[in-house]
Amino acid sequence: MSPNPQPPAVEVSGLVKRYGSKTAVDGLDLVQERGTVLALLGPNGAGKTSTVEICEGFRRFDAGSVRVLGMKPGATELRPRIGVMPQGGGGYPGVRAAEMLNLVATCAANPLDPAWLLEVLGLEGVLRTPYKRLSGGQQQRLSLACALIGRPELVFLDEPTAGMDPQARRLVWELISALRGDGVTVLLTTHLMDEAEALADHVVIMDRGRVVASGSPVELTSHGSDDQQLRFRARGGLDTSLLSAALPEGLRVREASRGTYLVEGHIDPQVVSTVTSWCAQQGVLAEELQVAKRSLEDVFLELTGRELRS
Ligand SMILES: Nc1ncnc2c1ncn2[C@@H]1O[C@H](COP(=O)(O)OP(=O)(O)OP(=O)(O)O)[C@@H](O)[C@H]1O
Repeated sequence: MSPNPQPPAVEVSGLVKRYGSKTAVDGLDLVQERGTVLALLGPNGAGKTSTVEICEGFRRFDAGSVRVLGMKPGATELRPRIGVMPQGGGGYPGVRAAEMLNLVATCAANPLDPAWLLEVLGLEGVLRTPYKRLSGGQQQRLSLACALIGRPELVFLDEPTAGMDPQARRLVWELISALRGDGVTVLLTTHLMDEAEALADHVVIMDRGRVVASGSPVELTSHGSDDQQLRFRARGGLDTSLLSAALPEGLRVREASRGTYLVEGHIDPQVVSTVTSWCAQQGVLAEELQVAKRSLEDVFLELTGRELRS
């Protein structure tokens, strides 16, 4: 064992954040190892931004402990070592794109080349455009550039691809993967499961200020190696124990939310056929029937009884 093990990049324990009578973060625990990408995934209002802003040192908290690179959030020594991309951009309205990035670069000891970073993020065509005239997606990318220009070891990205078109989103995903390849630690928030699935080593699913599940995307979405699910919609309140009895043993059947049914396990053509004929016997039509691997959306639905997007 090393005599001086490095502390985790982020260590949060029993974190509580209240706004008046509203508890936004309710006893949250998480540990992020260095050099990994962690995604805080959850619906609007889950407490993701509050958590990240506390780690960034921008918000006070009511209880618990938070350590960032082994230090208290907001510690002066942390400033040059972390990069922050706040939700919604946060740029100066009248400043031109290239000026803004150059300005931030002058604050860093060993900045990246601003022209290179602007090109990587597809912003070379808007260098002289004032921030307020950039599209939402361009503002987001400029904000990401500002977070990265100082070569931080740890970056906080709050909904980094919100408002971006698919092409820009892809660019940002590639950049985040490249950062990880360079050993940078990335803590991001998102309410997009595909983003979390594509980028994260570790996903923490939050709902109502609490962690409802955490693990790698594979750990979260698989019960076993050949696990799949058949999902269909029909009238709410069907007796799933009857369907279960009609199916081979080992399959799990449940009504995940009203009118949405899941059959999980090894799904073969016979299972699909049994489900549709069982529905026919009940006098209902199985709609939107699909067979797929479990997604993070399914995991969330399973844990909370609600859709992640709602
Ligand atoms: N400054 C504030 N004053 C009062 N309530 C707040 C404040 N900031 C956040 N909240 C409330 O705390 C809860 C958690 O908000 P938070 O922004 O942390 O969640 P989130 O998961 O990041 O959501 P979003 O994806 O919408 O940003 C929400 O109910 C929100 O309305």
